[in-house]
Amino acid sequence: MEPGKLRSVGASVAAVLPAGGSGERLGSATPKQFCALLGRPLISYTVRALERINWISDIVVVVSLENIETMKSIIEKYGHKRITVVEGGMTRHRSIFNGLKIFPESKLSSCPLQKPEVVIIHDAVRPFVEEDILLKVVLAAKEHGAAGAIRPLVSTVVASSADGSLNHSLERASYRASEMPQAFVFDIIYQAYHQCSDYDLDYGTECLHLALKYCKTNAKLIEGSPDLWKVTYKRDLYAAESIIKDNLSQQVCVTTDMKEDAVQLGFLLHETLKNEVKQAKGKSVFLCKNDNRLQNIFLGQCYNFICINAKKSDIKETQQLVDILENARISVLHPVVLISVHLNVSENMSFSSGMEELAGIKEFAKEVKKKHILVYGLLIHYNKDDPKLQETINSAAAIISALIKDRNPELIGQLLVA
Ligand SMILES: Nc1ccn([C@@H]2O[C@H](COP(=O)(O)OP(=O)(O)OP(=O)(O)O)[C@@H](O)[C@H]2O)c(=O)n1
Ligand SMILES: O=C(CO)[C@H](O)[C@H](O)COP(=O)(O)O
Repeated sequence: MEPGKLRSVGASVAAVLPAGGSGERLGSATPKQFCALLGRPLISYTVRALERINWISDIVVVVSLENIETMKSIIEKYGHKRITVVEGGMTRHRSIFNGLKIFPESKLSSCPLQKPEVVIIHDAVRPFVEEDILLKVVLAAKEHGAAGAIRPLVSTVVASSADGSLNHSLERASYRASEMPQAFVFDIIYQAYHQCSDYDLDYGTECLHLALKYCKTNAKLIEGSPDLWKVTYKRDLYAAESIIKDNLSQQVCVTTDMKEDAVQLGFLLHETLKNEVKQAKGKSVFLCKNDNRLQNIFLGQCYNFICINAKKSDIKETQQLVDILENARISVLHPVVLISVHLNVSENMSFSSGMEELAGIKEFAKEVKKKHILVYGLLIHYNKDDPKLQETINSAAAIISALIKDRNPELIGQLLVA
């Protein structure tokens, strides 16, 4: 975040993430916030989305008593920072209230949380929240006392009569769906929760409504993006996983050693991939070994690497890249895809000629999978004078794209042939 933006928040901000539900509508034994997306619990994605914003000082995660230890182990495993875990209540409103109470109550504890001027409330099951909308709701809350993200209605809202027939319908264009995040001047929402009835706490679904009813605060409504939707049903988990895979496949880094053939092939692959990822608004980067820009690539959150090994039977380059990736710890949050490309410069392109590498790569891939790095082998027949070279490169780029988009852990160690 640019310093200008930090200054423009101009208030202390904390966040409360209600995560104490059981996910009945999703119908899994595991509450949806703990369901794995690419091997990592959904809640960890949401926590990360807030934690990376440096103007949010504390993040309070509210979970049910039986999940407190699970949450603590997630924090430990994924290295989350600035998190306080609080026990939830029977309903979402009761969980949020518990989360808010920790600020004034923690004064008595050994490491008290500073009561913020503005508090963000955001469902733990909406993992794709961006800094832009958080900033908008926080600034609007500072000005109006409360603010929340909204979306156009997908379907018309109708009211039914006691006999199940249509009573009336609402004019869709005049209504909006209330989504999250929402933000409040802390004292307003805290007072609203203190004053509201048990009925509100047990049956209410809208924090903005509490601020209006009990503190006469008319929240500012802000149009949010479609990605703010709440994971509610099983199909939402599949959709969330697809979005994550799509985001992860936006950047590809092609690295090669200094041998002429490897550099040429690397460059051709990079050019071809560049066109593919550009269509998906992504980018491809081409680096020779030891290029010190590699570190920037990691900081830029690249999770896909193509490593060109000059020799057909040699995985030395790939091994070195695995070591670098491991040291940079980039696979802690997301699985990294590493495609080990091997040049076949001989005319003999029979299937058996690739087989001897299969065993080696398979064992190696099994080992590094434990580090969350998914290695796949790709054999490319390379002859720079071959008139069909571009065809081969296109086929290799298509295989690479499919492996990156799919991130299938079952296919690691396979040696594919382009
Ligand atoms: N007692 C509760 C109930 C819900 N939530 C949280 O509120 C958010 C939004 O609620 P919802 O989607 O309704 O979650 P669940 O209650 O878990 O789902 P369901 O209604 O299908 O059981 C979720 O992050 C959920 O964990 C909470 O903190 N405490
Ligand atoms: O969108 C919201 C706030 O306006 C809430 O996420 C939503 O209302 C939660 O309700 P429920 O737990 O019944 O799904």
